[in-house]
Amino acid sequence: MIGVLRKIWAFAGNKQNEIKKSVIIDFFNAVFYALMFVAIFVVLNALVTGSTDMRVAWAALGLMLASILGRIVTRYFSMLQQTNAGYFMVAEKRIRIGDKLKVIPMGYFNQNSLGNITAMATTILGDVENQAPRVLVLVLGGLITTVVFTLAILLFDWRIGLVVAAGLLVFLWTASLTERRSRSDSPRRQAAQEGLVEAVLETVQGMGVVKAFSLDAERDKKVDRAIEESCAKETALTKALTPYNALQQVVLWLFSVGIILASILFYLGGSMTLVVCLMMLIVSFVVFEQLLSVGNGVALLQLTAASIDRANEIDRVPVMGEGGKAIAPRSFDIEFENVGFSYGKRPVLQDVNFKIPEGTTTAIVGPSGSGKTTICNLIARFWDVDFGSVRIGGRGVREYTPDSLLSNISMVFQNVYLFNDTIENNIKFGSPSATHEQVVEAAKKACCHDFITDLPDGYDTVLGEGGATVSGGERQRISIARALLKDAPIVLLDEATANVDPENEDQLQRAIESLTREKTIVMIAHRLKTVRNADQILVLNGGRVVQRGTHEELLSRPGFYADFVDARKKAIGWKLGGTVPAAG
Ligand SMILES: Nc1ncnc2c1ncn2[C@@H]1O[C@H](COP(=O)(O)OP(=O)(O)OP(=O)(O)O)[C@@H](O)[C@H]1O
Repeated sequence: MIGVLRKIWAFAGNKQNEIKKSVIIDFFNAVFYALMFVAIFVVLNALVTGSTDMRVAWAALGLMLASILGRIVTRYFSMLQQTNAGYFMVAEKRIRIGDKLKVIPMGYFNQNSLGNITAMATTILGDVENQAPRVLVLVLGGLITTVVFTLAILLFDWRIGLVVAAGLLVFLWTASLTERRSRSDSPRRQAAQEGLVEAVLETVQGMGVVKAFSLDAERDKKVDRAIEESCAKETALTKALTPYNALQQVVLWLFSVGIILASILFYLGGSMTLVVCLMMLIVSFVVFEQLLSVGNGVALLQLTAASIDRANEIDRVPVMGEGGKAIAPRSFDIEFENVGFSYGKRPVLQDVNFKIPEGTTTAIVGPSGSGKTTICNLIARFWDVDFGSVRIGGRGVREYTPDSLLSNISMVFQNVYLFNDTIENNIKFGSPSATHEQVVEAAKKACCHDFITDLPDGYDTVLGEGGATVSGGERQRISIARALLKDAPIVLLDEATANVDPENEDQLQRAIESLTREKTIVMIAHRLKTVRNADQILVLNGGRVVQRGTHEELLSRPGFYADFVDARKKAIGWKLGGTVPAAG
């Protein structure tokens, strides 16, 4: 139990003071509670000794009022501290998780689904927010208060005090049994809750596909199963803990009965006065009340610990860029030396070597799945290589901090993610200090100014999550405007013409030209025209660079490139030099 309390305490971080205050205030709450018994004692004493008068009545009334008011005020402030501590300690953790997600390897997102991460940041941390301070105060406050009560009773009558102390010890034993039982079931309940969030999120995100394939019933079943699982685990935990809660209650009742019997026996034996005996009878009903709350707290302890463990898991994920320096590279040459890379256990790139001199254009071509996007991902250090090195300006990408590396790179990919914010802010994403005029200029160059101004709210139009309220082509053009504004010296481009209507294509090509002018460009090329104009073409197949050279050089000899171009021409009608529909 102490280990778990420590864990919650450590999680509270700089909110420990609030929790401390709450425990102290709770202690005073118990003192005010005890005042009620002083009032009862005053009345009983007057009744037994026959010295009843108005002064006694006023004194008792005053004590009662002080007790009630004191308890209301202390409870109010204690709850306030707990809520404050719970909210802020979790808010800080959420911010830390957000910061961490930006610097951990992308592999983490492969192993942990969006549902998983969402559950951690919402339900799991929500549990910690609501439970952690409450559990700490319930358990610590309850134990401290009972110990104080026990000491007070020891002063009244040491023999009854010993009975109460024995009750406390036996209760602690039952509490440790409860805790042990809840330790195994709590993580299972946690996992089921995560599964539920995951199932709901996946269904909502894939709603279009679900509808298109009439899979509503299937998905409903999956969500239903997740709900059933979560419900089953919750019920299992409650069922598992119920006998232990009952045992705690029985133990405390037995000791209460023990106090009553002992008090009566001592009174009948003449070793206890009537007033003390009557007091002990009353006390026997309430002395263990706080311990019942401790019992509830103990059942929640492991649940809270499981939530904290889950939330802390992310702290153990190694970050990228630790030890990196803010480097301003001397040049923007890009170099791959003996690079080998796998996604998990799946090898994707092997022995990749190439050099891209600053200010040149390199086109990467190759069949689907050959590793073209992966090369771009490694330049931006979204992933770390397994072997060899990736260098920019002669320095390994690992030497840079992620910020200083990415400040040199603009990316325009086919899968564009736009944020649930205004178009203006989405374009300003990489350059927050840009003026409205600069945003408009970039939008014009990227051929999106006209469609933006056609929208009722223009640049203030909120795009919806992922950019859901604009078309694929519009999303791409906004992302080009974003890259134009950032004006980074290296541009990684997944030739973004697939979603553009022919009317805009020439303009967009010009936009891409102005984006890429005098830059170091790595382009996943789909159009032969682009490939032909590149300074260097890398032909990838099965994760290896199988050919390298200019268009003319590669076409002049038989090989993969010549076959590839031929096959593509036949398949989708590429025309040398023409403006042709883009190939995926
Ligand atoms: N995040 C990932 N996790 C695991 N495997 C991945 C991941 N991304 C890509 N892969 C796999 O790595 C291989 C190379 O993928 P990559 O996206 O680099 O290919 P590509 O040449 O760009 O393909 P395409 O032309 O279809 O976009 C593929 O087999 C792909 O399935």
